[in-house]
This record gives sequence, C-alpha cells and structure tokens, in this order.
Amino acid sequence: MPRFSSRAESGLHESRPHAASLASTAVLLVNLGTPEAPDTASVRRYLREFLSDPHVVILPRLLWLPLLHGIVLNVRPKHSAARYQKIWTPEGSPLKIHTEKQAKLLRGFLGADKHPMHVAYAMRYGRPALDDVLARLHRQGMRRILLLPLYPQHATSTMATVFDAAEAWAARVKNPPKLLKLRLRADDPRYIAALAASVREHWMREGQPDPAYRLVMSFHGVPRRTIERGDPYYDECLKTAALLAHELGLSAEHYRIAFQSYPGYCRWLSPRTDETLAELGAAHTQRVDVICPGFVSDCLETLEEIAIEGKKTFLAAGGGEFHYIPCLNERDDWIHTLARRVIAHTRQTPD
Ligand SMILES: C=CC1=C(C)c2cc3[nH]c(cc4nc(cc5[nH]c(cc1n2)c(C)c5CCC(=O)O)C(CCC(=O)O)=C4C)c(C)c3C=C
Ligand SMILES: [Fe+2]
Ligand SMILES: [Fe+2]
Repeated sequence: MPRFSSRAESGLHESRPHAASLASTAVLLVNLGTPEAPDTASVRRYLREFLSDPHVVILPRLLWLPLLHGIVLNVRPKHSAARYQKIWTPEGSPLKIHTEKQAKLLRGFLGADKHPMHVAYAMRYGRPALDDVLARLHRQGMRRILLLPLYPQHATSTMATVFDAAEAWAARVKNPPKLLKLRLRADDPRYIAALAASVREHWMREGQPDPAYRLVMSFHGVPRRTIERGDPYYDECLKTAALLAHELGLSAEHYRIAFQSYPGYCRWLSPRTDETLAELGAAHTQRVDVICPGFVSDCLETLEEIAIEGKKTFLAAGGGEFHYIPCLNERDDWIHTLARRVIAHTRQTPD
C-alpha cells in the first residue's frame, strides 16, 4: 500500500483510521445519571433535573411542571432515597462506578498505538455533567467527539436527549468540535453473544436449570404513547430478547419478556416485570433467573428493583429459587464490543 503524506492525498479511502486525527478524537460514554448521595436532598436535585426534561416526561409542560414541583419533588425523593440507600456502596452509586470503570477499560482497549483515542464519560443528569465534560474535552483540544449513549435499545427518552443536549452545548461555544452520534445496536451480534455468555456462566455456577425453568428478560419500560409516536424502543427490546433466546437455545415457554419501573401514572409497556414475577411465583415455578439486557451497568433499577424487590415478590407469591444475572458491566467481551463499535465508526466517518 503506498504511503501518503496527508489525509487529503490519500483521498480518505484508507481503511485504517488516521493516527493524527484520532489523537484529537474523544469517545464520550454517556449514561443516564444518578444522585450524588443517597439522601433526600441529593435525590431531589437529581430528579428535578431528570424529570424536567421534556424527552423524559411527555405530558404538556403546563400540566406537568406544577405537578412536578407541587407533588412529585415533595414525595418521591424520600422514597427513592430509601431505595438508593439499599444499593449504595462505599465508592458511591453503582451506576457511576460501573460507567467510570467501563470508560477506563475502553481507554485501555483503544489506547494502543493503533487507535490512540481519548475516552471520557458523562452523565445526562447529575455529575459528571455532560456540558462540563464536553467543555473539558474542548479545552483539551479535541476536534471530534464521538457521543456514545450506553443504551442498546433506542428510546427518545434516553438517547435523543443526549444528542440534543450535546448539540445545544455546541451551539453555545465558539469553534465547537465536531459531534458524531454513535449508537449501540439492539441486534449487535457481539452484544448478544456477551449476554448469552453471561447467562451460560451463570448456569455453570448455579447448576443447569430444570425443565420448568424460566428466564425473565426485564427491560426498563417507557410510556406506551412514546411507542405510538414511533419510538423504536419496544421492537428493539423484542429483537434483543428473541436473539438472546435463540443464542441460548431457549424455546418460547422457557423465557418471558417484561418491562419494569412502572412509575404509576401512565400507560406503560406491558407485561410488567413485578406482575410477571408474581404470576410465575403463584404458579410455583421452581426456578427463575432474571436478566436485564437493556441495562449495561448495574444500577438502582437492577440491584434494588429486581435483585431485591423482584426476588421478594417472586418468593412471596410461592416461587422456588430466584437468581439475578448481573449486567455486562466490566465484562471483557462487552468492553470489546464497545471498542469494535467505536473503531468501525471512526473508519466510516473520516473528518
Ligand atoms: C435503560 C433505559 C432507560 C429508559 C428507557 C428509561 C426511561 C424512563 N425512566 C423514567 C423514570 C426514572 N428512571 C429512573 C432511574 C433510572 N432509569 C434508567 C434507565 C432508563 N430509563 C436507569 C439506568 C436508572 C437508574 C439510575 C441510578 O441512579 O441507578 C428514575 C430515578 C429513580 C426513581 O425515583 O425511581 C426515574 C424517576 C421515565 C419516566 C422513563 C421514560 C420516559
Ligand atoms: Fe428510568
Ligand atoms: Fe424504577
């Protein structure tokens, strides 16, 4: 292959990313966000920011804002803080810890000579705030920022809000870096394989499931209205679930798809995870394993809602054994999946 002295001469057709431009390229992992501490005041601050986002609560502002400030922010923070206290660690919120570690590990994967990219992480709500991290990368001379929201299934409430907020930041600064939108895929074979490997490893540890076994695949719910408006989220959850079941060789009676985190005020995706677990318990199902494929980092919704509360629901209804299968977190095959996604994208989109 002939050597070119500049990218222009090479006609941008080289398949290997250009080292000089990669040095000023940053990958920015973005997760949802979490409170600074598991106390009522911190949770209120976090929920105020989160639930004020029109991407998250789609009710008309004139109706929602008085409700949010008059009732929700007075009632919910105390209740949610008690839930956070059950899963908080000496290092802080699990979601933040896992996201930080994922960024560090990805840096290791990409840091080799071939792909010398800068890797950072940010939270859409809470800290490290997306705007602050973008500003820091800008100061550090980054000319391209690859935004990578950590959600394999695409919901406007989680993904579009990240891109919109980043674009709004760019519109406010002088000479902003180029922002590139990178999306994970619900059907990425590497992601499915990593999920399947995590289930198989769990089976190795806990013993092979019996014929009456059920694997519950629990995804975070969203309002039905958002799906009716064309959000691909629901179809993508079903796609991930079908591919995972296929990869594990599970037939239809051996797995269930369910949606968790019902907020209590709107038509939510169904069937609900809590109701599904109660139903399986009432049917005296001998063993249930629950996996949450839509969360790539363990957090309140998996560790408290599923591993603690979901287990209680299943056992109280009459179920046998309950197991929670952790998120992909720092798994090598998952970090590798992220790295491949980043490298493939930088190849497709030169400066
Ligand atoms: C994985 C994807 C997620 C989607 C889709 C999602 C939609 C969504 N969430 C709420 C309301 C709340 N979610 C809360 C916590 C929370 N949600 C996600 C992910 C998705 N949410 C995560 C990873 C977390 C955990 C954060 C952590 O700190 O560990 C909360 C806060 C906790 C509580 O008070 O219950 C709320 C509120 C809505 C309304 C929504 C869809 C529109
Ligand atoms: Fe949520
Ligand atoms: Fe929840």
